[in-house]
Amino acid sequence: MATLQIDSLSCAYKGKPVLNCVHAEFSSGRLTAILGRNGAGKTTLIRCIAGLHDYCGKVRLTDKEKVLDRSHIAYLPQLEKITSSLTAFETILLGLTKQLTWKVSQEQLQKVSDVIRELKLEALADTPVKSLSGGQKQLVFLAQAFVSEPKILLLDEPTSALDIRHQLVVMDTVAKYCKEKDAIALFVIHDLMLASRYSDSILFLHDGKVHALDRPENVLHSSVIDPIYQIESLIEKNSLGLTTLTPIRPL
Ligand SMILES: Nc1ncnc2c1ncn2[C@@H]1O[C@H](COP(=O)(O)OP(=O)(O)OP(=O)(O)O)[C@@H](O)[C@H]1O
Repeated sequence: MATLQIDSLSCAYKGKPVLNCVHAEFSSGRLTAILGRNGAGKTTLIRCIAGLHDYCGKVRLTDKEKVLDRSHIAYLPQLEKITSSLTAFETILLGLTKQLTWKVSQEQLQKVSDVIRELKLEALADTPVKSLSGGQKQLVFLAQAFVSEPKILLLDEPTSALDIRHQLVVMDTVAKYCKEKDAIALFVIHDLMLASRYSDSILFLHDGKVHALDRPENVLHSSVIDPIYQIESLIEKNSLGLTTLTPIRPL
């Protein structure tokens, strides 16, 4: 079983603290949603875990007591402007960079084709990524994150540009991957209903700290949500047993 441990992680931008002594532990086969207000430090936290930002403290990834390096992590950044002329297929293949040599093997090409099929991207495979819509680009970069079969998936707002159907397709795919491969998935998301539906745990970042890290049913209450977001909300279960949140007014 893989474990990701974060101990006393602190981080600042130009001396301005963003994360202050964050502690958390995540285990394989589980999805954790990272929530919090704009600027709470969600992106910074997963960039620290990915090794893309300097921090104090410890980030430790182990599998069956063996320490793993960051090559086992795949990171999907927030949607950004893409100018690359590479096709969707080539872009996904880059997810295998750490394994590629001067020659691309048939097996590596097959891995790319498999993930393209899984995310139903066949029609886009030969299209330059810069010509794709925001949502299509997000799917291509998600495929790039999956293709190396990472032990840890770090996804920064993976559904932000997607229509409702694709939000479900993507989150179903992440959940299936995480359970089948016994991987750890952390996903930053603002949609509390998707977070509730797809996560095993929710981590609320607030004031630079972990405000809560618990099962969705234990944290999705107005008494937790309203002070964090400074809103008045109504949280209910619908007839399907899914949590719904109605924001009533800002406070
Ligand atoms: N490159 C940077 N230089 C200086 N400050 C930064 C930089 N990137 C982020 N920050 C600051 O760090 C804080 C946390 O930013 P971060 O992007 O991690 O927040 P977030 O919770 O992901 O926000 P959002 O929900 O809006 O995406 C913010 O106050 C932000 O202004």
